[in-house]
Amino acid sequence: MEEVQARAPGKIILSGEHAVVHGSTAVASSISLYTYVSLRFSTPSDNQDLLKLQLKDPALEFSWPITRIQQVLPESAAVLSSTPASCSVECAKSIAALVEELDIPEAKIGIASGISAFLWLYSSIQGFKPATVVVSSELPLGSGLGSSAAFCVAMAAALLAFTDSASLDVNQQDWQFFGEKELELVNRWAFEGEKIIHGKPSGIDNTVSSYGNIISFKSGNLTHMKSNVPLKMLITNTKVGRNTKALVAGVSERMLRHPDAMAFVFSAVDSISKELTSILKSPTPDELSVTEKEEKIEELMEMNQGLLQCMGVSHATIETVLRTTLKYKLASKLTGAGGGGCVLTLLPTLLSGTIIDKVITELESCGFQCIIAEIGGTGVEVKFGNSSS
Ligand SMILES: Nc1ncnc2c1ncn2[C@@H]1O[C@H](COP(=O)(O)OP(=O)(O)O)[C@@H](O)[C@H]1O
Ligand SMILES: C[C@@](O)(CCOP(=O)(O)O)CC(=O)O
Ligand SMILES: [Mg+2]
Repeated sequence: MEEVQARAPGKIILSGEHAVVHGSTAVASSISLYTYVSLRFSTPSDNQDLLKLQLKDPALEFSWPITRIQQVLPESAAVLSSTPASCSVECAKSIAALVEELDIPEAKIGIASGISAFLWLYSSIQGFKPATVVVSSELPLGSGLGSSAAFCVAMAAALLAFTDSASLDVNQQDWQFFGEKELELVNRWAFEGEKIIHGKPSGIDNTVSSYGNIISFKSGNLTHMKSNVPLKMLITNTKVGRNTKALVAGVSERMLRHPDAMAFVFSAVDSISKELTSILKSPTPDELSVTEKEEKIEELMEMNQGLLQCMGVSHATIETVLRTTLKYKLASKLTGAGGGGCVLTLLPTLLSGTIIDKVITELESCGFQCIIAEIGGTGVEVKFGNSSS
């Protein structure tokens, strides 16, 4: 049976969110929380000419007759899966009309952009084949941990896994990686999906989700990094929902209103990310001990947070997390688009477990959710065969 599962990690941005959209350097790391996409093509015995999408997290299920998709996106099948293409304005309108027919409950309307990205990726890469696609995620959606990118990367990986160029071993039942060229293709398609969800993404989220580990990223170019500082971050989810597209657009509008001032803000962020990169890369032990490096990283995080405030993307709940962690002399910054969502707090190597427990208890008493995840694991992987095996 033609069935494949793909998983792609979420991410944290250590420095440079938003400014990276405007050409500054940013540093990001994958985290050990994944989005899973399973794809099963229908067989003649299924007797169904439907494309089905099951979204486990918002617990929603959709299906479209293949003929309906063909009607709305007639030119999609002509797109070559080996040449990632952007969804045209015309096409975006057709997809929006298809998604509007779904009657998504108002409380879950954010999911509409994810469904649009799915329809674009599916029809562009696989054309009009009936199939069932199931998506589940360990990531909180819309919280700054890159769920949109993990969704697009896992989706692109599952859709590309069966194409001739994928050069994967379909008989192997373990998780496997794409080759270099194919991984680049997955990343480029995922970027096209992120464009539909974010409007104007920098590409850092899909890139770190595809490749994993810690990366330094500037204007579409990534540098892989091996950190010599054992980074441990507490992730606090304020649980205030927000939408990356609107926040990114808000920063661009501020830039149009104050181009000179904002250019300095972005340039300061660039310097912070470059300094962070060099601290993480510098061998340990060198002239700086791990503690000295951690103190520098904490200061850079504080400075970056101040600049994110200048961009207008902080939030009252983020300020509460900052104040709470500062009581324990811990530095924090928002991660991702801000406006709510998640905050990072550096947990220095020598910090006692008792203090960590106290901070977590205090943050959770404010109604926040604390997450500890491994930093810098592998990127996207695929596995053939039955997803339940
Ligand atoms: N598992 C998922 N299932 C369906 N849609 C998803 C999933 N993960 C992400 N999305 C889409 O991505 C959107 C969230 O993206 P975004 O606002 O960029 O926040 P973030 O990427 O920080 O989680 C969701 O509203 C939805 O449209
Ligand atoms: C704000 C930004 O820098 C990161 C957005 O991350 P997230 O969608 O909030 O996880 C946007 C981007 O780089 O595309
Ligand atoms: Mg996102």
